[in-house]
Amino acid sequence: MTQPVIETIGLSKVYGGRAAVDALNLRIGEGDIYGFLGPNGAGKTTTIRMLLGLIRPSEGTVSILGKDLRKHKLEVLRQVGSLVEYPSYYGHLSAEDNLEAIRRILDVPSSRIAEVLDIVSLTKEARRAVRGYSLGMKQRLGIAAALLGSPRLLILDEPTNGLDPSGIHEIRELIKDMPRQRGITVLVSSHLLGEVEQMAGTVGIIRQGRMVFQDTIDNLRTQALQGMRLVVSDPDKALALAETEGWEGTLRHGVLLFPALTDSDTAKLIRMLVEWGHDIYRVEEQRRSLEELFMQMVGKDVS
Ligand SMILES: Nc1ncnc2c1ncn2[C@@H]1O[C@H](COP(=O)(O)OP(=O)(O)OP(=O)(O)O)[C@@H](O)[C@H]1O
Repeated sequence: MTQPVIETIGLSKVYGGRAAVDALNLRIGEGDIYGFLGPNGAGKTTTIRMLLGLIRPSEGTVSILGKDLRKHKLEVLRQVGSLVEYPSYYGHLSAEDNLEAIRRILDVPSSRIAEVLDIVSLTKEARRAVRGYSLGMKQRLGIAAALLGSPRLLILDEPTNGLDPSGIHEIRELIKDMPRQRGITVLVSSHLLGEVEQMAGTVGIIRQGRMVFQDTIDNLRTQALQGMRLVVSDPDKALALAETEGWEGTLRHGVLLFPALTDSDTAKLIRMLVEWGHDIYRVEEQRRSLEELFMQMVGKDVS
C-alpha cells in the first residue's frame, strides 16, 4: 500500500474513566473513499474530532499526509476539508456570501467560490438566502465550504444524516466523484452500512470505540458468504460421493449444503459430481446480507 493519507496508532480518548475511542489503528489509502461505520455512540465523531485537531487524544498518534498532526497541525489541516455535524451559516446571507466569509479566512482566490458552487450543483441557487435552503442543499453548501481550500483530504461526519433518499443520492454521487475527478481522498462516517456501501472502497467498523473490521468492502462481502447450496438429481448419493472424496456437506430438505468454497473447489466438486453421472439443477451461494453481518459486528440483533 502506498503511504496512507490518514494513519492513527493506538488512538484513544477517555471521558470520565470510560474509553469513547479505544486504541484505534485507522489506515486510509490515497484516493480511497473510506466508510467509517458504527452505531450511534460508537465513537465516530470523537475520532473525527481528534483527526481534525479539535480535541486532544488521551493516547496515541495521528498522522495525516505523512505528517504528525500534533507537530504540524496548521500545515496539515490546511490540506484537509471537513464537514462535522450540521454546519452553521448566516441564514439571511446567500450561499455566495457565506462562502465569501470563509474564503477570506482561508485567503484563497475569489474564483474558487464559483468553482465549488459548481461542484456541488448550487450555482443556480447561489444568490438565494440560505435560510430557504433544504437540508440537502445546506449539506451540499457545507461540502462546498469544505472544498474551498482545495483540500487533498475530505472528512465528512454523517453528511447524509436526516436527508431524504434523493438528498442521500445527491451527496453520494458528489462524494463518489471526489477521488476520480479531483484526486481527493474521503473519509465519510455513517451509522448505516447501506449508505456507504455503494461508494466506499474500504470500510472501518467500530463498536464501543474499538475497530472490529477494517478492510475492503469486497472482503467484507466475502465474509458474508456462508456456503454453497446444490440442488442435484440424487442428493443422498451425491452427498455420499462427496464425503468419500473428503468434502464436508450436509443434506437439508433435499438440498446439499457445503461451507464457503473457493471458486476452484466449487469447480472441482461440480466436475466430480457430473463425471459420476449426477445432474446439477442449481448452484447457489448462501449469503448473509451485508447489513446482517454489519449488525452482528456491532452487536445488534437483526429483527
Ligand atoms: N465531551 C464528552 N464528554 C463525555 N463523554 C463524551 C463526550 N463526547 C462524547 N462522549 C461519549 O463518547 C461516546 C462516543 O461518542 P461519539 O459522539 O464519538 O459517537 P458517534 O459514533 O459519533 O455517535 P453519533 O452517531 O451518535 O454521533 C459516547 O458514549 C458519548 O456519550
